[in-house]
Amino acid sequence: MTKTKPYNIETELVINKSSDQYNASVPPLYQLATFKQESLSNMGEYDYTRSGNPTRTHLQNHMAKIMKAHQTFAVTSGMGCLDVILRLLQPGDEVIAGDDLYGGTHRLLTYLNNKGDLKVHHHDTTNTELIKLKITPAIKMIFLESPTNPLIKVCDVKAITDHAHAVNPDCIVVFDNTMMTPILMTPLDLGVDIQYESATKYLNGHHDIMAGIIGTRDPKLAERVYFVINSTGCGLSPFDSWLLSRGLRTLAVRVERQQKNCVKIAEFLQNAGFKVRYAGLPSHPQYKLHQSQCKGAGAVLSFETGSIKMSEKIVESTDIFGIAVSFGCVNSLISMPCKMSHASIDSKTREEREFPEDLIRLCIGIENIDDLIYDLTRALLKSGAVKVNEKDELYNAVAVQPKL
Ligand SMILES: Cc1ncc(COP(=O)(O)O)c(C=O)c1O
Ligand SMILES: N[C@@H](CCSC[C@H](N)C(=O)O)C(=O)O
Repeated sequence: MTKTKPYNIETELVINKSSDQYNASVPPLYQLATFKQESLSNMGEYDYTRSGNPTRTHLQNHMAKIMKAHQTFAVTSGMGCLDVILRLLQPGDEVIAGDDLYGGTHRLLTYLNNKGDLKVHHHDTTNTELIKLKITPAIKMIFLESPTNPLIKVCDVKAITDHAHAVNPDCIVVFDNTMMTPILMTPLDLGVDIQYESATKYLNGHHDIMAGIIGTRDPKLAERVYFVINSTGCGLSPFDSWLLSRGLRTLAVRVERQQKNCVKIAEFLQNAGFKVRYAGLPSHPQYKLHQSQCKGAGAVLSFETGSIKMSEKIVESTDIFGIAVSFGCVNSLISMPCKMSHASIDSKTREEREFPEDLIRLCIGIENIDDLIYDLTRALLKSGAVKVNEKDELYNAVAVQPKL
């Protein structure tokens, strides 16, 4: 065979080629701050870890392949990515943001809006026609998430991005791909200018580091992003870059297994009579749209019980599911977004955005599916949220609350 073909992402994740002088089989860890130079007239590729470090470069080059980006940058957290991106704007610039973005994203945008640094317009990004109407030449940046965390709202990424660029070719469309990862979605292929992800979640997959990755197709934009990272000093440390490189190699198998488990749990909860938000269920209002732009629905779902007290009891009754914020790790988690990950959105705003206070979010891990369903069943029974159907104890429980 003479013709070469590009490898698929599952292979690229594992190959992780290193240009190390000793042919190290995994990327070497350059745990250092400064680099000696040959002479004043012959400076090397690296001078100082804030500006660049071989372990971080290795990770960034690997991520560029995975994200299909011209260049990627590794920084200290997902919020760090957003901070870098926001520094590309001018004082007073107008931006559009979804009305169901992650709580921390909402907090930073609101802070800058209230200080008068930016003018932030929040809109329902599931309504493509509304968003199109709101995009004017004054809009300099658009922030999208799909599916959103935790209401699992889906937006038409390509339609919004194409329209934004038609109205203003300089408008930067920013997409937070934390929920899908490049395994399930490649937003740069859909035309967005910047994709970022909290690598604290799936990319690393083990909840032992905080990290963020920013990717762009445009070399000029990449230069501007690098300038901010070097100037502010938020580049990812060598050790965390090394850990992230390690975690990344198993991304495909982790996501595949987590998603498989999640589909079963979504069906289980829906059959039990709960209102389940998961883009992998045909009952999801944007099921077809989601399928058209993603390869799967991921491993985060949320559901309502109809009662805050009952939701609290369920969350506190599980054994395998740990009560914790974050997601994307190999173990399963349970939380109430209004009290935890999204508590930074004030209750009035949550109410305006129809954010249910009783919402429970499940982040599914790689455990045995029967054990997960058993654990949930036990918690639902203990809290009184379901009754057991005698014919099939484990799966056909009947919701006590009226169907929502
Ligand atoms: C969708 C999404 N984006 C960004 C972030 C921020 O990432 P980090 O916690 O790594 O700062 C989070 C969670 O924290 C998130 O859920
Ligand atoms: N106390 C934290 C909450 C982090 S939420 C983490 C994650 N994105 C999630 O959705 O669970 C904060 O104030 O940011």
